[in-house]
Amino acid sequence: MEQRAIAFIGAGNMARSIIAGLVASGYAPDKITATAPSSARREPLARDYGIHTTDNNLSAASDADVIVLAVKPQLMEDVCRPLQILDFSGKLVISIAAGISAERLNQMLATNLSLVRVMPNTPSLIGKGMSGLFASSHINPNDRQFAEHLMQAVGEVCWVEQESGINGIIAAAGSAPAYFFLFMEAMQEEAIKQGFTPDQARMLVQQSALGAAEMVVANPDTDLATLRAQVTSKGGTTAEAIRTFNECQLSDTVAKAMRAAVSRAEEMEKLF
Ligand SMILES: NC(=O)C1=CN([C@@H]2O[C@H](COP(=O)(O)OP(=O)(O)OC[C@H]3O[C@@H](n4cnc5c(N)ncnc54)[C@H](O)[C@@H]3O)[C@@H](O)[C@H]2O)C=CC1
Ligand SMILES: O=C(O)[C@@H]1CCC=N1
Repeated sequence: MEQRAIAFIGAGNMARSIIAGLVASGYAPDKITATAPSSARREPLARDYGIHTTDNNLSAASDADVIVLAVKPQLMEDVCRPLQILDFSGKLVISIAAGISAERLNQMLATNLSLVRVMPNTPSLIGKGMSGLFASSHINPNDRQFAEHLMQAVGEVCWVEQESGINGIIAAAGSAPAYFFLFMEAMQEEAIKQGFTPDQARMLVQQSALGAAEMVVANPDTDLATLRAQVTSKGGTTAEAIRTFNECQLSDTVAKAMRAAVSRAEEMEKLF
C-alpha cells in the first residue's frame, strides 16, 4: 500500500495493536512515529517494531501526512489544543477515539479536517481486526482510500454512511473482544471448578472458541443458528446447556450490554 508518514498521537493498547499489525503486514516502520509522554510506553514500541517514538506531539504531527489520534477521549481536547497551530491542509486525520464526534474534532483542532473516524479493535494486533470507518464530508477520495487500506492491513473494514453508525460498530466490534474474553473467563473458571488445571481449562476454552470462530468463517452460507443446531443433539447435553442460557435470557442480556455500550458512547459525545 501507499507508504505515507503516519504519526500516532498516543501510544497505548489500541495504537500498539494497529502498529503491530501494520508492521507485520509490511508497512515501513520508519514511516511510523508514535508519541507518549512516558518513555515506558515509547521504548517497547521502538524496540519491538522499529518505529520512531517521541514525546513531542507537535513535531510528530507536523512531520506526518497522516495523524492518528489515539489518546483517551477525556484527554483529546487537551492533546489537540496545542496542535491547532498546524496547517492541516494536505494532512489526513484519523481519530480512533470512542465518543468524540467529527464536529467536536473539528472544533478541537480549529479547522475543517480531512477526517476519518475509525473504530478498530485490539485483534488488529494479529491482523484479525475489525474496524468501522466514517468519513467526514471534507474527505478527498485518496484519503478515504488510504484510510481503508490502512485498516485493511490489520483486518476487515466496514464503512458506515451515518456517523451514529460508529457507535453501533463500538457495540458490535470495538468493545466485542472483551465480551468474548468475559465469556471465556467464566467458562475457564467453571472448568477449573470441575477439576481441570488452569492451563488445561484455558486450552479447552480457547481451542473451542477458536474452532467455533473458524467454523463460522469457513461456512459463510450457514447461519449461526444452524451451526448451533449441529452441536445440539436432541435430548443431549448441549440442549440442556442452551436451555439454561435461554432461561437466564442470554440474548436479552447481550442486547442490553450492546445498548449500554452505545448509550455510553452517546453520553461521552456530550461529556468530551
Ligand atoms: N482499547 C481498545 O480496545 C480500543 C480503544 N479505542 C480508542 O482508542 C483510544 C486509546 O485507547 P487505549 O489505547 O485503550 O488507551 P491507553 O490508555 O492504552 O492509551 C492511551 C495512550 O495515550 C498516551 N498519552 C497520554 N497523554 C498523552 C499526551 N498528552 N500526548 C500523547 N499521548 C498521550 C498514554 O501514554 C497512553 O499510552 C481511546 O480514545 C479509545 O476510545 C478504540 C477502539 C478499541
Ligand atoms: O472501552 C472503550 O471505551 C474503548 C472503545 C471500544 C473499546 N474500547
